[in-house]
Amino acid sequence: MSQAARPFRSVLYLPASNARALEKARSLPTDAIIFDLEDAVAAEEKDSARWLLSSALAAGGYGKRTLIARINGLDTPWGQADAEVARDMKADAILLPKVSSAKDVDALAAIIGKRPIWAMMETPTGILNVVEIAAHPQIQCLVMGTNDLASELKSRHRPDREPMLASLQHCLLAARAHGVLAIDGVYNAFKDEEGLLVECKQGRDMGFDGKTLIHPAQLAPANEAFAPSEEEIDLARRQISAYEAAKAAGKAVAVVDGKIVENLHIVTARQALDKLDAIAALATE
Ligand SMILES: CC(C)(COP(=O)(O)OP(=O)(O)OC[C@H]1O[C@@H](n2cnc3c(N)ncnc32)[C@H](O)[C@@H]1OP(=O)(O)O)[C@@H](O)C(=O)NCCC(=O)NCCSC(=O)C[C@H](O)C(=O)O
Ligand SMILES: [Mg+2]
Repeated sequence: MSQAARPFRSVLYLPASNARALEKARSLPTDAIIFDLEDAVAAEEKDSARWLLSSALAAGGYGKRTLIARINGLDTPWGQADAEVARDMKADAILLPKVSSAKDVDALAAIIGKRPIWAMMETPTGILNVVEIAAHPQIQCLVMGTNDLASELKSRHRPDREPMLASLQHCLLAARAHGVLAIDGVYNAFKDEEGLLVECKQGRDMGFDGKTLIHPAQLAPANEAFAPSEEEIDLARRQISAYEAAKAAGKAVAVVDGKIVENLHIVTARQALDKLDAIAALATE
């Protein structure tokens, strides 16, 4: 499946040191998996986690889910070895944490060659430089690291995420300007389904493609929030059919439910139907 045809509603982190989680993820309804070698893995397990992950990916069994390996930063004791091993892993992309500038992406590319790169946006410098980062030819996706960012900004976690909004929107602008994916940050209270759903809907309404998650219990709310709803699909089909009828009658616009429908609305309507197809395709092995 091409990246354009893939859904990214749910992007689940799992510690690459956790053999049980590596196995469990093969059957979880997640659109993508980030296998973490960075913050979720203790220093004494960094080397073994790298090899555990390589073996799990070589063994396969993750279906059509998009698979991403998050390495340690190249300025850490583990980053270089992670990158060298990740270069040969059966992953779709390599995720670099705490990216500050396009030069950081170049440094990783010098080790891994032309492989796709995802970038964590989680430092003030990175957020300020996000335009050049998103423009890098190997960048496929920006992932918001809202925990690290809140810590560096000295801001508080609030249900409305007001302290985070400027950074989220700035990264989203850069992602859309350069045609790359944008995935929202994690919701730490993994037993609070209601709070997660509210935050998923906020991220969806802003324009994010999906949400990063930390626990299997978070998959259903994210999959629901970031999928087109039945009402959206019904409206999309009616808009397309009304617009085609209008065009056949020599008109440039149609009216559906008392609202004008122009070509740009048809683009959005087709995107909703394409997303539905991509979700259905993921479920078929
Ligand atoms: C948060 C957890 C430590 C909780 O783990 P645990 O206590 O084991 O939870 P449960 O007992 O409820 O687990 C039930 C079963 O589900 C499996 N499980 C749990 N989490 C995962 C997972 N992430 N992926 C796959 N499978 C998972 C358990 O093995 C149990 O299975 P079973 O035995 O069959 O019942 C844990 O959820 C966890 O470690 N989560 C991931 C944490 C992580 O990766 N953190 C780093 C990324 S967050 C971040 O850094 C973002 C960014 O950088 C930023 O700055 O914001
Ligand atoms: Mg982080």
